[in-house]
Amino acid sequence: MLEDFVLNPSTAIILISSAALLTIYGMTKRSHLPPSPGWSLPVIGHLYMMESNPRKQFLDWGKRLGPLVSLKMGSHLAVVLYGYDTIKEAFVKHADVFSNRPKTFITQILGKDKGFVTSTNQWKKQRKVGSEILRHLGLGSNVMEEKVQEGITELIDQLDKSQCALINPRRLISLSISRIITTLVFGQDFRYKDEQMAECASLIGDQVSLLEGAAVLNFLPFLRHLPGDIFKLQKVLATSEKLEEDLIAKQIQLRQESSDLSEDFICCYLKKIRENGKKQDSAINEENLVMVVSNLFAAGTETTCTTLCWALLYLLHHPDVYAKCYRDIVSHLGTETRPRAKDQHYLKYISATIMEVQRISSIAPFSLYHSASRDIMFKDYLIPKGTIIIPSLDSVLLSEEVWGDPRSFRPERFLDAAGQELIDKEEFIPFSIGNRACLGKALAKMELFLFLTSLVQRYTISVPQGASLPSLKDRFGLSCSPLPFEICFVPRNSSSQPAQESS
Ligand code: HEM
Repeated sequence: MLEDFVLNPSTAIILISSAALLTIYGMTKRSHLPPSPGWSLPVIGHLYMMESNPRKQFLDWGKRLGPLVSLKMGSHLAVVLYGYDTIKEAFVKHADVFSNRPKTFITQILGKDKGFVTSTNQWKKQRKVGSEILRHLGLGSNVMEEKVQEGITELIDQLDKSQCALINPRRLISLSISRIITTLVFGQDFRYKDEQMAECASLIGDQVSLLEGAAVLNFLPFLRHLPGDIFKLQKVLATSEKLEEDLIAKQIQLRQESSDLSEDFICCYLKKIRENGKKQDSAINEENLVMVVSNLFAAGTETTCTTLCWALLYLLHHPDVYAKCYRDIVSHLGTETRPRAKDQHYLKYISATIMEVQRISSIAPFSLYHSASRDIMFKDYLIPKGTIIIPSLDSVLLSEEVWGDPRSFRPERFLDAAGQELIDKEEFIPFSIGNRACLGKALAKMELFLFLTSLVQRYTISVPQGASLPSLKDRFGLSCSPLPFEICFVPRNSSSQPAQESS
């Protein structure tokens, strides 16, 4: 028996060399970065491989190499996270490591490394104070609902004025949504100053679209020295200065000169500055306030507006869903009663439709970048300190394993068999997860519900007879929006017909 356990020399050699190979393999794997999709070139890294709309390409890389893929983006190392379990493990289980934002050219130059989106640890204080103020101002509550209802009234006024003509709804929706956020930040009085409000809305829009053009400078900052303003950096800087200095800073100054600190975001933040006044190193200061407000504008306007545009487009393509949404509204509210936020409890079909729009349009496919605050071994790979972390929300929201038929628009997937209860699926993460998840989720959900319900209750939407439906293709950007499209809003009680397509 004992002989069975005594190794002969050749078995010993095989065992020892296998053990050595396994150890070496383990060490190399551990000391290795996640796999890359191809060769990294000097200076530009993998940027040469990237398509102008890289969403499909990133999904393919994830399927081939995931759940972690590393990329050299110019001088930065980035790791893409694929799948719900991976993103949750990083952002929830290892939140202490994966919650920072990266230091990039744009966040340093444009964001001045302040506000919510700072690369420093100060984000914690800004988020804590920011969420306290938003809660105090009633984010997601009745007070906030009034502001949203005002935005809807204004949009309906404008749509009625369009008299069923073919219009691109984006500008009108964007104006109404930015009014909500500016009223939240600057107070009720601001909304009466129409010119200022329109200027503010257009500055916010300009800043977001200019930022998209300048995004490449994050990875190849030396390109800013090229002659001419190819990436419109000078324009972005000028727009930001106008927004921050001429508008936000002036509003702060106005409040500082007045002893009456009433109820808007700026006043509440100024009160916090006073409370923190004695602490010299406090991150709660005016410079941060300017950037916090600027972040709220940028994050809180385009995202909601883009989602509403997708909703209209998907409903145009799926008149059966539109009809079911309308039936849901009529059977619970009728045609005259204005929808309120509390109606979300009853209007399950329209709520499921909004979730399906958010899932399929996946407007923030790469969320906002995070970064690793220290070296970490994650899923057997090394992620060095400072690595940019890109969560692929597309890999979750458009996953075949999770949804079965992710490319089909099917609100029913979020309803139980009886169509009575919403199915709350963990993998539904358009606002991301963890302690950097969207700060405005409650407001966004209320806006989406009230805007869409009000529009479906009041209008049918259509394109002129004979015209083809607008494309469902997306335009890649900070938030992925539909290509510009035009539709007619026909009031349900109207005898008017939608405009005919001009020949
Ligand atoms: C449909 C609408 C919206 C979507 C899909 C959306 C989605 C997101 C996502 C994916 C992030 C990044 C989360 C992460 O880094 O893990 C984010 C961050 C953020 N969102 Fe939203 N958002 C929406 C509306 C809003 C609104 C209305 C506001 C303002 C009231 C807002 C304020 C913010 C802020 C301030 C951040 C940065 C938080 C931080 O850095 O800690 N968002 N949002």
